[in-house]
Amino acid sequence: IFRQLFPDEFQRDVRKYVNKVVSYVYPYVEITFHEYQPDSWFERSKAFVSIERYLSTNSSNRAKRLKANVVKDCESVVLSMDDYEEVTDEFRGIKIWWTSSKSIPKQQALFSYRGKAIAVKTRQRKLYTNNKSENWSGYRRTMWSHIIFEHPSTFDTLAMDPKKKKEILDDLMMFSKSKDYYKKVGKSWKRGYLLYGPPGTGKSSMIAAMANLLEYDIYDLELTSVKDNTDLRKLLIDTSSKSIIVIEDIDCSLDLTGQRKEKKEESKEEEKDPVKKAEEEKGKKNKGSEVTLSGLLNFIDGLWSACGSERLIVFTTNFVEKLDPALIRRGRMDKHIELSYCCFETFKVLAKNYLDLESHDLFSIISRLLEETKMTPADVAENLMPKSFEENAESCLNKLIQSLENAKEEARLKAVEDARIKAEEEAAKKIEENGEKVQESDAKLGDEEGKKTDKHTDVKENGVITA
Ligand SMILES: Nc1ncnc2c1ncn2[C@@H]1O[C@H](COP(=O)(O)OP(=O)(O)OP(=O)(O)O)[C@@H](O)[C@H]1O
Ligand SMILES: [Mg+2]
Repeated sequence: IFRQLFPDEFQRDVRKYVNKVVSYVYPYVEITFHEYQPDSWFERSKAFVSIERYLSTNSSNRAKRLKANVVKDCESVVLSMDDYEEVTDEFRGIKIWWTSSKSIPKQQALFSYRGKAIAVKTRQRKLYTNNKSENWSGYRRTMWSHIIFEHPSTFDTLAMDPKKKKEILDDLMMFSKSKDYYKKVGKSWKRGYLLYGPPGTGKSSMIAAMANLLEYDIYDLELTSVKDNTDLRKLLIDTSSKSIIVIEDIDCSLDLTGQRKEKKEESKEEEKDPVKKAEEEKGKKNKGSEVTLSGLLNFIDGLWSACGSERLIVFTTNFVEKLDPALIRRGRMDKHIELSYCCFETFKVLAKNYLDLESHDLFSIISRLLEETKMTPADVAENLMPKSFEENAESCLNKLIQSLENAKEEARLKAVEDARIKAEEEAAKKIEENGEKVQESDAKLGDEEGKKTDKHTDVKENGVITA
């Protein structure tokens, strides 16, 4: 009745006043720990889980009704008190009552402007991945699922040529501060990066470092789970600003590279065997995605891509030459970054990170070997990592040298083998060519002789003697 009769503001004032009066006589402080954070519906709060673990020893002795849970990182079952049970505890002379209860979350409270600013500053960043298009309907209609993004990679731990690293760092910082500039030149505030290079050279690590540097969320887009271009657009609209949209291994994601060629070959297609054609179409359907190259191009810089701002789009690939030039032209993929095999500069960063070493006598040998051998930073890092407590920095460096020498020897043997195969192929080709020549000359000879006999027969037939 009170709520119905009096306006909200009045109720608020009364409640504030009542709370104040009560606080004079009520000596307790109440703290609530929510099991789930308001913005993450499938990850339990760390504080809640810790309290649950702490109470499992206390509550299982005293409470009558218990709840059993299997907690992440813990193999055994954790017993905790059931809802509305109460357990008393003492901590440094202070009495504590632990109760657990259920509450249905209210609609998210309206943030004040200041609250929002703080939330943005201290917010935890998220790593999103797209759900399969078919699962978008029904209960929990979400296109993206997320977890808290906690990748330790930073530009300090990223091993690459310092000059190149600085260039990328400057580029990113410039981008994040250029809101007005982008507006002035009439471009939507986004930037595309293409990271290419062999496996294990730090492409994914660089994306994590970018997100950590700029404090952006990551949307890891799995193209094969997207039904068609319309769904791709929907996903784009559902991403937030201050984010990195990543498509890893773009060359493998879909047959985006071949589609242009396919169109050209379409006219020829009619001539194809109908059974073969049907099989191919079935194969295409089984892939489950009808996203086309033009759909993807629109996703990157079509009109829709301008909704929302401050976004990076990053593609990674192991085979840059396989990609359609339209996909990676400047303006779409503004910056092309090659991550390559480990050079000495890269090694130095890894040695500092993995072994705390700035210099060592063995560095000169490693420098020479790295020039002669191709080894990825991932492999170098793996060698530098101590595998037992007995290993020290020097033994790890020696391990790396051994590995490099092995790789060098393998490369040498492979080169010898390749040369042998090539020589054999060439010899076979030559023999074939010679064989053809012999046949040709035989044929010529045969022809001439044939002509002679023909003449002869002609002569005979004509009855004229010329010899
Ligand atoms: N440049 C680098 N700096 C620091 N660590 C690196 C670097 N490159 C590789 N690593 C190490 O190797 C591991 C693999 O690297 P990463 O996943 O970034 O490679 P990638 O280029 O994304 O490979 P792929 O093409 O197979 O996806 C990382 O976890 C990291 O520890
Ligand atoms: Mg990767």
